[in-house]
Amino acid sequence: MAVLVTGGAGYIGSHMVLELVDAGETVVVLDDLSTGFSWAVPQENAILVTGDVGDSKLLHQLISRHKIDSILHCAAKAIVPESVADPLAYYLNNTVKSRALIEAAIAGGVPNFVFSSTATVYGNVNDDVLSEDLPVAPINPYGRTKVTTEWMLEDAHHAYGLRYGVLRYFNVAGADPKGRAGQSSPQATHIIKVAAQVALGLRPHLDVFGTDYETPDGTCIRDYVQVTDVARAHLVVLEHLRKGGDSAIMNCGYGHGASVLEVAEVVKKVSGVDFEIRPGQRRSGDPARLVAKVDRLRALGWTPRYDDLEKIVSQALRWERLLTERKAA
Ligand SMILES: NC(=O)c1ccc[n+]([C@@H]2O[C@H](COP(=O)([O-])OP(=O)(O)OC[C@H]3O[C@@H](n4cnc5c(N)ncnc54)[C@H](O)[C@@H]3O)[C@@H](O)[C@H]2O)c1
Ligand SMILES: O=c1ccn([C@@H]2O[C@H](COP(=O)(O)OP(=O)(O)O[C@H]3O[C@H](CO)[C@@H](O)[C@H](O)[C@H]3O)[C@@H](O)[C@H]2O)c(=O)[nH]1
Repeated sequence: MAVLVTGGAGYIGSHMVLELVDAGETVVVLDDLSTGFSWAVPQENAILVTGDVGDSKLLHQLISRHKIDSILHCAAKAIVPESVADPLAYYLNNTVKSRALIEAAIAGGVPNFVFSSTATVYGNVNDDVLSEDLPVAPINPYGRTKVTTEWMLEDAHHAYGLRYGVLRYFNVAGADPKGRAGQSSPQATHIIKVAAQVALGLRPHLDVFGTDYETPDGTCIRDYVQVTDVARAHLVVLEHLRKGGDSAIMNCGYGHGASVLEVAEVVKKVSGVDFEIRPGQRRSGDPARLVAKVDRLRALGWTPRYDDLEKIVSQALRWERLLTERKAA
């Protein structure tokens, strides 16, 4: 029995692989390395297959050869502004290829499927916290590609009995506390990574995308959730499904948010660097506020360990320093 992690060479996927390996699971990673890195997969403990989630033939082979009993589907293109600029690439990679994977899971008799979805599916909602019962209303193509995959899973569950867990992550941040993994993509646009790079002198200043939102300081609010806590949520959901638990959609966040300016202040405090902040225009596709209601996931036994923005920022800074040292070596 083995777990297939798609996108396991990426930021969140590589942390999922570490958690699974630490828990004694046999792990197979399928990744096309478009934004992931082969070195991010601990290949002494996990098998890395370089390939495409849309490659049905390869999927059928992997599922039967490795006796896959669970799929954690993490592979995707995941950058909101990129999805606004090139939506069809996002529908192909995130929706069409997810369909191929779901089909292969059903054909191969894989009973458990966990999907990496996103808070972006909620769109612009005024509620303080977002419940999974809210209607989905994504305001960007990326969010829509994730909703369509959620719907495919729901329909496949009713038609063919596939059991699924959907985890709607909020803003994933930080790095492995043991320093084994982190956000490594040079194209990453994530605020905590970008601010850490500014603090380390790798970028000249921090742009703030929009200061006229209807939030207390005018900047967007997000629920920043630490990446190892997110990875552990998958183990909790997997255990639930393997025990015969019901298919479900669950938020994965902490239930409280921080604004862009608050994040910048924490990065300044933790790094000890007073960098320049430049107020700018809104970025297309950004909802004002995304904060999770997390009762469902907690009810399954998920207990976060790193719910502390200073800790998250210090992990991100440490990882950024490590990447810089590696480049210099
Ligand atoms: N980072 C966040 O804050 C966040 C929040 C919510 C949801 N998510 C979701 O989490 C997942 C992982 O995101 P991430 O931040 O780790 O991004 P990432 O880009 O680091 O990881 C994605 C991985 O998937 C691989 N991949 C992409 N398309 C593929 C394909 N067709 N076939 C095989 N491999 C493919 C990439 O090479 C990469 O390794 C995504 O599904 C994303 O939508 C991320
Ligand atoms: O240099 C920067 C980068 C970001 N932001 C702002 O910071 C907030 C957070 O942005 P970012 O870190 O880019 O994350 P999101 O666009 O919220 O998207 C992330 O979080 C979503 C879940 O909420 C995931 O689905 C996405 O994959 C992931 O990229 C937004 O208001 C941005 O406008 C800035 O002001 N300056």
